[in-house]
Order: sequence, then structure tokens, then C-alpha cells
Amino acid sequence: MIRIKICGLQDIATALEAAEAGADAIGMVFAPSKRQVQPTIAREICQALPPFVSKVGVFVDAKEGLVKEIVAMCGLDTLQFHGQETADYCSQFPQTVIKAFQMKDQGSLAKLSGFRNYTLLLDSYSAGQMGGTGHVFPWEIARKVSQEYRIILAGGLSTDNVLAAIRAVQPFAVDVSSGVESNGVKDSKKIKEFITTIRRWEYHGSD
Ligand SMILES: O=C(O)c1ccccc1NCC(=O)[C@H](O)[C@H](O)COP(=O)(O)O
Repeated sequence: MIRIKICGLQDIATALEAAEAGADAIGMVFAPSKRQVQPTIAREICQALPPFVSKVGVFVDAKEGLVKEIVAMCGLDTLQFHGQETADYCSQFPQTVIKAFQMKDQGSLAKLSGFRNYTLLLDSYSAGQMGGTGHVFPWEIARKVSQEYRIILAGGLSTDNVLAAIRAVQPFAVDVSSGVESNGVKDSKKIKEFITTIRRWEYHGSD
């Protein structure tokens, strides 16, 4: 079963709707972004979520003390690092770690080898943007490594292309942000459609 992460949640109601629709993980962005959430709000989201839904904090080159403070405050169980964080940096946290990499071309794969023990999120490269770009990258790059690493496929996914992406890459999980938004705001209907499309295909084998 493909795990599904919905990223960039900023309010309790939409996070609960995503969980109710069957999301396995909810991402909250603590880095500078139009989706950045204040830790006080993230804490309320985490407290409201039902059990067995992962609470993922997204960071970009944050000071370790700040990450630990936010983890303690919100009760995050998973950390997603989107910057130049090293394997040593990642290994100091007892939480589950996802290391994100931006895929520009085949050369981007060279950076992965130091992170064999981690789940890797493969995202699109876009100059000056660390995530949430809404752009797709060439999936054949991800396919090359999805047998060797536990891969979360991200970057420009939506209801329209997610099944093709899953067939092409065979990832452990998929991650979506822009593709379930309307006018830059998370859209519960789109979130539900995204999740239902994947589950229907898994259970009935139809698009
Ligand atoms: O979403 C952001 O604004 C963001 C900003 C800085 C670092 C990471 C960010 N998002 C991380 C995610 O996991 C996104 O879901 C992922 O990049 C895919 O986004 P999209 O292409 O919009 O589906």
C-alpha cells in the first residue's frame, strides 16, 4: 500500500479532513514559506490529529536547538529536512527522519549515497525554492533508485498525474502540496480526490 503524505497544512480543520480522508502523514512547514505555520498552531494541529497519523515537521537548515524546541512543543514524530543537512546532523534526532533532495538531473543522485539509512524524499529542483514548487521532475531519475532506497516521490503531483507517477517510480510513498490547493490554499475536496484516486486504484485496479 502506497503511503500518502499531505504537506503544508496550516489549520486544524483541513488537517483533520485530510486525516479523515485517509492521509498517512500530515506535513507542517516551519521554514520560511507561504505555507509556514507557527509552532503554536502546529501544536494544536498535532493535538487534534487522531492516532496513527504521522506528524511531520518540515525544516530547511534549521539550528538543531530550534528543531528540538519545536519537536518538544508540538509532539512531532517525524522530521523532514529540505536543506543541506548532513547525515550527522540528521542522526542526532531520535525521531524518524526523511531527507529531501531536489532532483535536477542524473547528477543529483550522487548526493544520496551518504543517506542509505534514511527514507529519501525526491522533489523537484527550482532555483531559490526549497520545496512546494508544484513542478514535476523527470521520474526516470527516481525510478533508478527506488529499488535501492525507500523513496517518497514529490514534486508537482496531483490527482491527474499521481497514478502515472506511481506506475513509473514505484515509490514507498507520495507527497503532495500545491496539487491539492486552490488559489494557494489547501482544498479539502482536492485532498480527498487525491487520496481516493490512489486507494481506488490499489483496491480495484482502475483509474
Ligand atoms: O511546501 C513548501 O512551501 C516548502 C517550503 C520549503 C521547504 C519544503 C516545503 N515543502 C515540502 C514538501 O514536502 C512539499 O510537499 C514538496 O516539496 C512537494 O511540493 P509540491 O510540488 O507543491 O507538491
